[in-house]
Amino acid sequence: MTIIKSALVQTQVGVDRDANLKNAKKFIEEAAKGGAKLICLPECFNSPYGVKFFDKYAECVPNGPTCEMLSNVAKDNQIYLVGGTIPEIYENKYYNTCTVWNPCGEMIAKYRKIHLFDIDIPGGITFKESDILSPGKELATFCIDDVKIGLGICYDMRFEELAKLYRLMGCSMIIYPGAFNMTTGPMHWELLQRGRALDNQIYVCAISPARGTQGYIAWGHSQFTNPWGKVICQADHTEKVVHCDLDFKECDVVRQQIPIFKQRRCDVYDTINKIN
Ligand SMILES: O=C(O)CCC(=O)C(=O)O
Repeated sequence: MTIIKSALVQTQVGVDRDANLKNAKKFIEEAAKGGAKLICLPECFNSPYGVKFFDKYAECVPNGPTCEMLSNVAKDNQIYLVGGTIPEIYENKYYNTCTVWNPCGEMIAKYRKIHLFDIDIPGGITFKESDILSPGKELATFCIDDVKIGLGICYDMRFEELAKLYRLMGCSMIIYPGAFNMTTGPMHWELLQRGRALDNQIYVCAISPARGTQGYIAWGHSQFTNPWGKVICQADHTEKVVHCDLDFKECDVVRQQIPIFKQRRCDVYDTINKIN
């Protein structure tokens, strides 16, 4: 398969989990009706985003109500579904976790956010996920036919090492459910995705919640970027579905014309990689 009909679902998220799930389901069905075979949801699509909410909304994976909805909707609509992220509880620890479902409703990948969002920009944003969350330790990929796809979550997109590992594992795309904010969103959201795509000659997509008016205000602007580093589709900040047909032949074209992965000087970088 070279073309995957894909859609990003940028939903509004509120405090009522059932309402969030109902709303996400409605938009997934709309995206599937529009022909999408791969549909992706935002970070924390079932709960408000914030350290004070994670324990209250945490669920077991895959045996909680959110995973049940994701599995059913993937099966009923015969789609691959990247289930954004949800707060997960596992052995008394909390994680920010992404699950992926196939058209039979089976969970085919699970990824726990590796790089936790701890930043402090005075007058801008202060956030400390590590106050409550534990970091994941494992990369996760899944395949749609012969296309291999890697997973990251939001702040993870700042770490080029993770993206490079996925490329070296054979990925042609990385999907990042995310929820940038009104300080770093305008500065870095688009730029980081273009950087990861260009460096690794892969598609990158990132899916944000729609911008609300209370609590954590998400930047929105869910985005597809192609392996040339060009933004090929971007939402505004409102609730919507963004469709895009991704042609994976484009990865081969850019890799052949600009063969940086054959030109890497690992003999030189070896030393640099050891500096912490
Ligand atoms: O990196 C940023 O600026 C935002 C990251 C973020 O919001 C997150 O990891 O959830």
